[in-house]
Amino acid sequence: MTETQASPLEQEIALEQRHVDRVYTQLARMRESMARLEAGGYDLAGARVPGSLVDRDAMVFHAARQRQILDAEHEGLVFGRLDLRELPRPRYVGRIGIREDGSTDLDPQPADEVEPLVIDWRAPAAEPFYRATAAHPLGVVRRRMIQSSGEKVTGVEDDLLDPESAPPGMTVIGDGALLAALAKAKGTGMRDIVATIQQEQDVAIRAPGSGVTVVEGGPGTGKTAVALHRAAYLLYYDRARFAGGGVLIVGPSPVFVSYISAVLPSLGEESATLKSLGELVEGVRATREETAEVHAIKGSLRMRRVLRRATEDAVPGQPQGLRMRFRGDWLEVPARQVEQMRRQIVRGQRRNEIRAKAFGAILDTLWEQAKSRLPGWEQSRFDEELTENEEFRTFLKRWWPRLRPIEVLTWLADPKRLAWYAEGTLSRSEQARLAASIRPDDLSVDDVALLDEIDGLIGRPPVARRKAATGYRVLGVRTQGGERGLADRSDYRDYAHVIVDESQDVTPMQWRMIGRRGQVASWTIVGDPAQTAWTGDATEPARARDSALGSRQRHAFSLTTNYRNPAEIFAVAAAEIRRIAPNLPLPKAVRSTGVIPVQVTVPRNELRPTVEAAVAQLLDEVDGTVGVITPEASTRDTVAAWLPESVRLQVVTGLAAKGMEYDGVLVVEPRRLREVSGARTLYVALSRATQRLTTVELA
Ligand SMILES: Nc1ncnc2c1ncn2[C@@H]1O[C@H](COP(=O)(O)OP(=O)(O)OP(=O)(O)O)[C@@H](O)[C@H]1O
Repeated sequence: MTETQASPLEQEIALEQRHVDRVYTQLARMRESMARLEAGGYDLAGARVPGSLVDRDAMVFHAARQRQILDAEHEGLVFGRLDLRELPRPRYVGRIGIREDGSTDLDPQPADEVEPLVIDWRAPAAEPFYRATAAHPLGVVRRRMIQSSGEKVTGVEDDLLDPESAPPGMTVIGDGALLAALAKAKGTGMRDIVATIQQEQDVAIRAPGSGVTVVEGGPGTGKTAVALHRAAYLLYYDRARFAGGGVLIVGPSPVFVSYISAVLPSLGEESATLKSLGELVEGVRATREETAEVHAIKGSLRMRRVLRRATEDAVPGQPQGLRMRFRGDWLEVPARQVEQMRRQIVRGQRRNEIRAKAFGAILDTLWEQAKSRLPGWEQSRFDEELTENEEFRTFLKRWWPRLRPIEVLTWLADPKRLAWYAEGTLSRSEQARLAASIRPDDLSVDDVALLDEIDGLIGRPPVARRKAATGYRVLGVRTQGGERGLADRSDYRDYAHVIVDESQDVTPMQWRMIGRRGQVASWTIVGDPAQTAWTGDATEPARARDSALGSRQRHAFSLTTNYRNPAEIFAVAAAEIRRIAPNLPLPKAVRSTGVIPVQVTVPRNELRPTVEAAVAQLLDEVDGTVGVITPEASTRDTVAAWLPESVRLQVVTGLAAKGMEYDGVLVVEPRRLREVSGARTLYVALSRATQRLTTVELA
């Protein structure tokens, strides 16, 4: 086919293909030269030239980082083009920046004067691609989205923003790149949205990297997408600060974390740490959800007092005093005195950090008894001999053991102990619920924040050092004077930026846990208050959040368009939230499919065949994923057993559906879901589908 016979679309595709080909050719060249550079770095190390190691490290690091970026999956490497009024050549926007001279945006001194082959979407020069509108074209005459499959251009979609400045004959093709992107079937993971970020989202993504950025918006408005693209933006904008200090992204559940885990790598960023609320403490991975009542107790700030009292209590089986023979004489500290000393020493202190002090206090007491019988002795000799005595060591270990947070948490399962800790703080029935919910072998997500709180209260023993200038030796532990800060701990990293997704469901105790990890961080907090499942004291979450954030300056953004649900589906979800919040402003669904959601009511004995048939139909109707959302864990397991195994199918509880998205959704027993987790969680469940929604209710 000759160019004259080609349609305008085909001609434009061919035109863009030529540019995209140049980009890929350059990319291939750069890959080769990076591989050579990396190898060169290693050769330099082999040569053992003085100073060469520093050069080698810098060179290898730089080359390796470049190669990692160049090697990333570059589906749709170039996705945008701007024809600007002031620029003779078009400007191309893509996933990474590439220049004809072979430099990328990562190079410290890029050759700025040359218009790059493609600029990184995060660069300031790319901003008009996302921000320009017909009312404010920002110098953009035509904005073009380029669709590709691998290296092949498959389509273009144009917006003519400034018709008056358009040169004669400028072709303008199609509309609806966004709608086309939204209608695509979903894979099992979330995808990036670089090609179609909308203006209000872009403003939040590029908000200043300091202080606190708060992004709110209803279901499907792209809050999670914004949070993740913002992480990529911050890493680009100040890599030394954010990659060095680390970016922590906290989501509600492991299912959610796995759902979003591919987005940053697809943007060429691997360095952020993604964790669910049940995984923030090292070595723990909790997924069990508590009932709403227990969640409200364990999440409440009242737990601080309960835990403080627990951490000041005697350990079970504490020795009843000390009585031992030393050099033929009796040494004795009676039970009451032992306990009195313990209480005095422990008050307001982190008990694991002051073991040496406690041991020293006992030694001092015994020395007072013994010294008149040991003429010519120094206390140091007495201390040394006594601390080598097995009986004495056993006493100390039982009196002041090194405690682990899980042990203290376990004490709460004992109703008598708990009654003492919680007196005046929790009601009798709350105490009973709390005690019954402690299962050390099967931790719940809420337990993790309690463990972290306990960890902060009891501290950790100072690291034993062989040679310390000061301090005295007791059982091989040396005190170092001042207390160790929280930042010393391996899992209390001082992140440079903390992103909290689904923030409306972070409990007050969880805010404290996250706050400990972001003491010097800037923050991004995204959420939707209307979707919260919190049934405890309504003022506490904001209070705890504010104290985690301190006086940092806040920047607030709100998102108003629902990109996920067709209008027909969002209408069902909206009706649910309207029951309890009739005046709540809701986002506007951007598209409509004409497909009305299916609502079925059946007697209990028909539940199973109805669910099976509905799921089969959904799997048939959509190309992507199907989510089955049930009221609680027990129904989830029952329903999951009815259904076939499929990578396209996921069965979750209403709470675990937070933040998730499926092409087809079946909500099982919505009324019961509302009873168990509240209307707001049912609202979440009803707003998960991109194409089809079915509900099955019991008659
Ligand atoms: N600008 C956009 N272009 C294309 N897709 C978008 C855009 N913004 C959002 N989306 C898509 O809309 C869906 C919803 O986005 P996301 O999950 O980030 O919303 P959310 O506000 O976090 O939702 P919720 O609060 O309901 O969990 C996702 O599939 C996302 O990829």
